[in-house]
Amino acid sequence: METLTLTRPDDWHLHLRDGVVLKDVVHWSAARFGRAIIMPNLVPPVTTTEMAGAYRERILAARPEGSAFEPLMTLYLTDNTPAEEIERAAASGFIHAVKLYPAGATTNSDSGVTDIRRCDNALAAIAEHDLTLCIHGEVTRPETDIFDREAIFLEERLAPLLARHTHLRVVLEHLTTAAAVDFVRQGPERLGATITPQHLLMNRNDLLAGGVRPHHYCLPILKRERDREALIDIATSGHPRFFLGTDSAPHARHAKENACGCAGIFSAPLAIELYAEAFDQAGALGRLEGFASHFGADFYGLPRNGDRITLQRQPRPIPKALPYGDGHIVPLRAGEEIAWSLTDDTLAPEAS
Ligand SMILES: NC(=O)N[C@@H](CC(=O)O)C(=O)O
Ligand SMILES: [Zn+2]
Ligand SMILES: [Zn+2]
Repeated sequence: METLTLTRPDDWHLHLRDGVVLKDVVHWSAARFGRAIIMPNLVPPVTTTEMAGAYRERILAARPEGSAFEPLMTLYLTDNTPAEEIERAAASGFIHAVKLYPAGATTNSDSGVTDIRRCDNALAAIAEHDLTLCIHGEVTRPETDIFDREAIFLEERLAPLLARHTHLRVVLEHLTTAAAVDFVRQGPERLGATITPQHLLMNRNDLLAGGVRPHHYCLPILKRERDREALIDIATSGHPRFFLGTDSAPHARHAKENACGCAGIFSAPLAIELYAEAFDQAGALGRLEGFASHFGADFYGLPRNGDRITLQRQPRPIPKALPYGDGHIVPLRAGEEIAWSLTDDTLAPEAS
């Protein structure tokens, strides 16, 4: 049977949530990844170093026994984040990035930034203390077509931001368009980007063809096939500023299968396997290790992981639902198959 051994990968964009569901979510990522950048869009948002430290302790406590999975914490940027808070974050040693959500752009972004120029002091401190600014890159005007929000953000917001802060290290999160690929490729060395498995494997037909598919709904929304192709091309090209970030974003089944369903795709139970499938389809399995295990660590200035994981080309069924607190969650590919498996992976029993 064909196997593929990689330096253990890291996930540079992950939502773990909090409270009773933490232990149902963390173990999936801990089985695959060495570290993950943990998103701060909790309720209330993680706006201080103290809150991030307490959240980190809860994540560490929710790991499976013996796990060395390391949560790399982030701060949630608001209009009012003081430069001193950025200094505290940098001094903590456990906060690696600050997250910019334009207010209203996505799940739990109500406390996000209303105008990036209000954050210039905090942004200067982020650059000075060598943290990374992670960005959800979409404009939020309700009249703007949802399929255009990312591309408009690049010219209208991101280009001026990079010009104003010439030493700021930025990760444009979850790229979805050919325009974003071009923008990052042509951008400075201090600009990196993450790509999710759903945007490598699906296009906007997967949202609507044959019926509305709430479990394929995330933000930024899936785009056209030509955008997906541009993402595959860059991810498999070996370009060191494009790397893995799943954006696995758990929401309970009832919150997704709803007249107003939440945005977010839960991919953690098969995350690295999905990327292996995408790279395999492109005939580029040999490029997976750089994208998944090297480039993100290099960009963040962290050492690469010292251990390895092994995948095998062995189709595995994905359960229709998994336990999530006192309810259930529907993972990506639920009730279908994934072409690759982790050799030492054991799936939790099917919930229903
Ligand atoms: N991607 C999503 O659709 N949802 C994320 C938020 C985000 O990353 O934008 C979530 O927290 O649910
Ligand atoms: Zn986002
Ligand atoms: Zn996210």
